[in-house]
Amino acid sequence: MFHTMFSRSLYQLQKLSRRNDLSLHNSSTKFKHAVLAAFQPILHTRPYANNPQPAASASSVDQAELAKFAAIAESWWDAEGPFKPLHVMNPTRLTFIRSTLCRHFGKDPFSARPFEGLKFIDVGCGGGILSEPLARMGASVTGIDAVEKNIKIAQVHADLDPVASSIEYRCTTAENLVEEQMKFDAVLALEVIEHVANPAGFCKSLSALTVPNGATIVSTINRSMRAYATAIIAAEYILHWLPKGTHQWSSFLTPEELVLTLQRASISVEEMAGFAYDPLTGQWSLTDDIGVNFIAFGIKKQ
Ligand SMILES: C[S@@+](CC[C@H](N)C(=O)[O-])C[C@H]1O[C@@H](n2cnc3c(N)ncnc32)[C@H](O)[C@@H]1O
Ligand SMILES: [Mg+2]
Repeated sequence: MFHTMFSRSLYQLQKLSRRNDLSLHNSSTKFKHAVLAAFQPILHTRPYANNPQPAASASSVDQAELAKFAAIAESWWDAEGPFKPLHVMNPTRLTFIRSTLCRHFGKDPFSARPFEGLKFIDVGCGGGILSEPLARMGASVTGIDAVEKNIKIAQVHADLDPVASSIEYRCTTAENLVEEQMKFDAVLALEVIEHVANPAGFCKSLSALTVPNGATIVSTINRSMRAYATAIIAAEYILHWLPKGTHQWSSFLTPEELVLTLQRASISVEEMAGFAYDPLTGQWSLTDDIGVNFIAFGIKKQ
């Protein structure tokens, strides 16, 4: 299923790169750029394409972004609170993670603890919504976050469960662990890259933390018009799923940008999937539509 999904996603990616955000050659793109230029003051635009390429060692920390998470840190485990979308999405993203990582590491996806013997790091782990199920699936998990409050909450929650209490939580950044020369079989950064100061340097740090032939998984939101309408206008201003101002459209990366940025960091993206929300069931599912929320699995080059 994923092979089909991936080839379809790749096809979609090729189509996108022919006609979409990175191309400046067609009139619809010119129109889109003109509209975006008009929205710049509203969107607090931080044009990705014009950003310089910082070194891996440059800080990934954006204090204003961290302040947003510190302000709502108490609600990490409130399944009806501002992190509800992450809680509801969790089984779907874990399906992708289980499937891609089991295939890559030759593990049985039907076993209860398929990640036994593997070292994972969850970068930007927040309250540990992802770290905990990864530990229950047998991985030896390190969870890091730049917000101290998040780490304290993650630790208190993990201590309620003997398996999750094995997670090593630290308040630090990916680049600091690179300095410590730490290495992991799989490096995961879900819904973090759109909140960091320098996505390219951040990807280099993720890569440096991954062992050769190890895996890197990144999820984020596409810088598409549909994402502006759904992930910002609908989620923040109409449905109030997230506090207003949680996301800045200009900080989103298109799938092409993420693939290229990871490629430059020696990670070859092998598989992508989108997440689709069904308003009737309130559930998310994997889809080959990477137009809004999407996830990428890559392999660190030898
Ligand atoms: C949207 S939350 C995602 C949490 C978690 N990855 C998940 O998907 O359940 C983003 C998290 O990234 C953290 N963060 C933001 N910038 C960071 C950085 N430069 N280094 C480490 N963590 C960061 C925030 O504090 C926040 O907890
Ligand atoms: Mg986000």
